[in-house]
Amino acid sequence: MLSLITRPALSKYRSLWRSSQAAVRAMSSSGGPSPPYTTLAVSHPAEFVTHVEFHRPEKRNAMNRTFWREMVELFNELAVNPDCRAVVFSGAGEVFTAGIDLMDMANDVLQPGGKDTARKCWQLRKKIVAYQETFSVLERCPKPVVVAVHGACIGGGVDMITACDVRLCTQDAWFQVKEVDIGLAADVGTLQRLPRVIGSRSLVNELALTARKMYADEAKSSGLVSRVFPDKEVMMAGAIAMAEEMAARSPVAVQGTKINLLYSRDHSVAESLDYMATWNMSMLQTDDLMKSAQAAMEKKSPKMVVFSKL
Ligand SMILES: CC/C=C\C=C\CC(=O)SCCNC(=O)CCNC(=O)[C@H](O)C(C)(C)COP(=O)(O)OP(=O)(O)OC[C@H]1O[C@@H](n2cnc3c(N)ncnc32)[C@H](O)[C@@H]1OP(=O)(O)O
Repeated sequence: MLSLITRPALSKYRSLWRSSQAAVRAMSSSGGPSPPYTTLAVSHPAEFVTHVEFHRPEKRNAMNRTFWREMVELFNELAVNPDCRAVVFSGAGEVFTAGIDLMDMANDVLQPGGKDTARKCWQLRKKIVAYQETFSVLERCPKPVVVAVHGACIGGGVDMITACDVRLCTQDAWFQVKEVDIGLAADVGTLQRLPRVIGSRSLVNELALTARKMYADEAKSSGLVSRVFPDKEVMMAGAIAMAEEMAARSPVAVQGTKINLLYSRDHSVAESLDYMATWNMSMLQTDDLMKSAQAAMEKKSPKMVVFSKL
């Protein structure tokens, strides 16, 4: 798969990763989760880029209750933080994620409180909606989220990555819609978002109904990921470089693009054009437009333009 990126690009990615790793280390004293979070390490490898690392490597990044809660807290903050213009999400350790924490799940989802069936159902519904929110915040965050997957991405991991804007993976990555294997229909996003990510409905049905593993090459050819990297080091450098490209452009333009792409996914072309016209009747009045256009006329990179915080 080395053929996917050229050798000069490979060495550029490697050196980028080394310098960004130094930045990550400098910002994160423990190398582990960043207080107040206990499952997430947050760092700033480049200007306006936030790196969020799922950090429970000893449990293969299994999604425990703390993770489900902390994701909502963090991404609601990043959504309004003007110093964040793009996010990279990855997993620490051997694999991206082992999906839901099966030990925690037993305590939480399998024993709903409530005196009778109606009350138990009501409690359980509230919990499922709260679990869904953990990944919906990624989609609703106006800043683009680039997710970088290595090794296993199981169950809740697939729910999660389908809510991200760009999916990258390593050659050793594999993806599994595992839920039917543990006796449930996936309920936090895969069944709703995966058919909108992968063109083939037949492939989605096959993956979700059989829980078979899908490896990197098929993930690429089916459109689940847009790039495959030879290893995690190179992937992280590529992910951060991509996020830097996004973060260097007008935040009005980039965030407006994400919001309108999402809108058009769920609406007709006519509705989406109408929404777009209403959106841009205000956003075209930004200073960023003139600054960017002038830079283009002068054959300068948008990276040379300073945009006000949004
Ligand atoms: C409302 C519902 C919302 C969401 C629902 C989502 C559904 C799902 O996510 S279904 C998917 C459930 N996950 C699994 O079935 C995966 C189980 N794990 C594995 O298959 C493997 O651990 C592995 C990810 C392939 C990694 O294998 P390996 O590298 O050999 O590590 P292990 O020795 O197996 O595990 C190390 C350590 O991690 C613990 N662990 C791993 N996965 C989970 C998990 N899903 N939940 C809880 N804990 C997990 C494992 O027990 C080990 O812990 P020790 O304390 O060291 O024993």
